[in-house]
Amino acid sequence: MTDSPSTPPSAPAQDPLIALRGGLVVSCQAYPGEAMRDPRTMTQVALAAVEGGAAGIRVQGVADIEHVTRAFAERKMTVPVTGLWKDGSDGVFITPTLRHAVAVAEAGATIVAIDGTRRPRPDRLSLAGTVAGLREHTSALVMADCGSLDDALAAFDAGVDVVGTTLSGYTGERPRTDGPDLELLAELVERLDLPVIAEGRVHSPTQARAALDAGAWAVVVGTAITHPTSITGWFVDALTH
Ligand SMILES: CC(=O)N[C@H](C=O)[C@@H](O)[C@H](O)[C@H](O)COP(=O)(O)O
Repeated sequence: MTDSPSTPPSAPAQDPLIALRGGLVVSCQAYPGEAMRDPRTMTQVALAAVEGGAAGIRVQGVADIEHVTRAFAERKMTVPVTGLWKDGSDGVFITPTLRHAVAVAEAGATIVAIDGTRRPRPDRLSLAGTVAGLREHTSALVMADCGSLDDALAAFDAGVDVVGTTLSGYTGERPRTDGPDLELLAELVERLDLPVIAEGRVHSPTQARAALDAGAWAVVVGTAITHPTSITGWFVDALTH
């Protein structure tokens, strides 16, 4: 979607997307067994990211979503929260079923991020059925985490509100680029009349800028801001190789 930033909001439901436009979304996630895997810790990380200028936060798991959204509400902060629920780590694992998606919305997410690939979902619902089911239960927006152009085209047809390049390099359809998949991003921006969010392997401010210049509606950065174990590893590697 390439229309000018002065385009007025078309409907109240789109307001969170307007708030994110041109901005940075910081993904605050710790993985099972990690030291920082605690809703209070992730909430502190999220608050710190907002202090640094994040326009939005992405957070995983019902407990973390509840904790972060409560902290924002207590502080009267209207920062859109994109929520997801990772169940497993193989195949369709990002908010894989309607049940997961409804739980994420009920936990307080403004935008529910779900697997937006064409792979069969564990509950056998189609993506369109999942989106329709979610809309029956909540007013949350739906983000499709996609791994290819064909995924994103199908997600558009399924009625999602926004697509992300989140799964590029993780589903076998696209190479795992060193840095964001700017080629896919540009293709999605060109082909879809929908906001496209750049997500996945954005590891530097220069790469984030390049994603915005390629037409991204917003840029999500996770690991490079909020995952000290990985960042430490990058430095250690540089010192030992
Ligand atoms: C593929 C997958 O499971 N992606 C997840 C989606 O929520 C997260 O593990 C990523 O950290 C997130 O997408 C942000 O990406 P990066 O951490 O590369 O900035």
